[in-house]
Amino acid sequence: MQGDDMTESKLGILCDLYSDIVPRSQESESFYLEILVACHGSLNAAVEMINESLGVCRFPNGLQLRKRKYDGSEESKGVRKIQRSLNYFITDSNNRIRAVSDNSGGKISSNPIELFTKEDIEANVKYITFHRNALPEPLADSLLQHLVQDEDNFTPNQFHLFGKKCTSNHLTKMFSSNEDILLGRSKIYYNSYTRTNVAKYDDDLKMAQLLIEDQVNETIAKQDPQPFQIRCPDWRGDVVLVNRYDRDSNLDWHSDRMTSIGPQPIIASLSLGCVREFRVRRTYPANSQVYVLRPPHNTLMIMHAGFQEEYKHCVHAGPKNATLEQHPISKDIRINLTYRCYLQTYLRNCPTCTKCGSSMDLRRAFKDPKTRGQYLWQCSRGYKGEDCDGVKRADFQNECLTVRNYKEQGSRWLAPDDNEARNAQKVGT
Ligand SMILES: O=C(O)CCC(=O)C(=O)O
Ligand SMILES: [Fe+2]
Repeated sequence: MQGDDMTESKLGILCDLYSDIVPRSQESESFYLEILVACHGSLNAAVEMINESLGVCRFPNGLQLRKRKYDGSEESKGVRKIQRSLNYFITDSNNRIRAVSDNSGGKISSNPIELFTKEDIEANVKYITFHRNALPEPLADSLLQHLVQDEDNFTPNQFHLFGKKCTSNHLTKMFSSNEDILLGRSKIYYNSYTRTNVAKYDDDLKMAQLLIEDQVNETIAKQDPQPFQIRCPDWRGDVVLVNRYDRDSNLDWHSDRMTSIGPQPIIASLSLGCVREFRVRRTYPANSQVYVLRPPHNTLMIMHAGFQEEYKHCVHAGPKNATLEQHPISKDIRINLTYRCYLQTYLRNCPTCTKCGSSMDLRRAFKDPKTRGQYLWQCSRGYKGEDCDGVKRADFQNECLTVRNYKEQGSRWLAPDDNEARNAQKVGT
């Protein structure tokens, strides 16, 4: 084959390989050409770069790829540059999901916007960082294998919706390496229920804990801390809730409860196996933009301080009978490990309701801009649909975690970009 023909055929291969994500056009072809030139004509290297950028693992027939990792090298900087440029070509042919590059002027679109790259995710969703290839590959694969095979004590979650008791359609199991929790000396309180049956970390989980703790602590050390968050190096991953989804299961919109993990919690979420849509949106206004993320196998998403206060998230229920891209180890099963750092102050000093003696849940007011930002303890019976409206203002500087008298000012936090609440409350920026 002549040089030009060879380039043409490589271009054709690239166009075909990604045609469902990047629609074929003159522009996308010339962009692939740029990538090929940057890779000195190597189809193998071009495919690796594009795979990395799009978070997919595809290869043309007969081509073997090795796994790459961002490592700060020139080559890996190239991937970042390509990520930025690729976004301009990505649209969804059914217009169901739009690429962020289509979202001119930052207006709210009624269609969810898909975010493909680390750069786009971190630029559009505040308080999230996205880390591909979080664990060494053999460890991620082994964790997935074990958790898919583990049949013991994976149970549906119980929760309440509009006062009605509901059961999740996905399964969960809690693990810990903390002796107090394993022996029941510290109670884990999750979704207003005490979580018994906490299993002990095996060697893989223990290794993952250490690596994820390092990753989270290193990441938070580089950021300006929020007022109530845990600081580096104190974030711990000694408790994990494992979520298991099959093709028919999902998780509805929610923010994680702060009751035992405190305000502005940092939650690390590791995705393994089959890729599912993880959706996020601001808690307010009601029509806030929905973004779609698709964390591939072995991706760590760190939900930083402020995320639970300002955003909701869900694992989207795809259309019935939709075909999911099968993962080589887990087929259509997705495993998610959600690490929450439980805090002794909150485990021990959680207030009880003065009206009925029940436990209380920590919440942050957000609906009314006049009171948005105030942290409150609310009677958990209310959440369960029972009749108690007990409420206390939270004060995190105080041993009891509450103000002495409801009229006193308690702890509060407004997001730096929340001008609506600042105006309503006439507070400075
Ligand atoms: O599976 C996921 O990615 C999310 C899990 C989650 O949101 C939770 O456990 O609270
Ligand atoms: Fe969650």
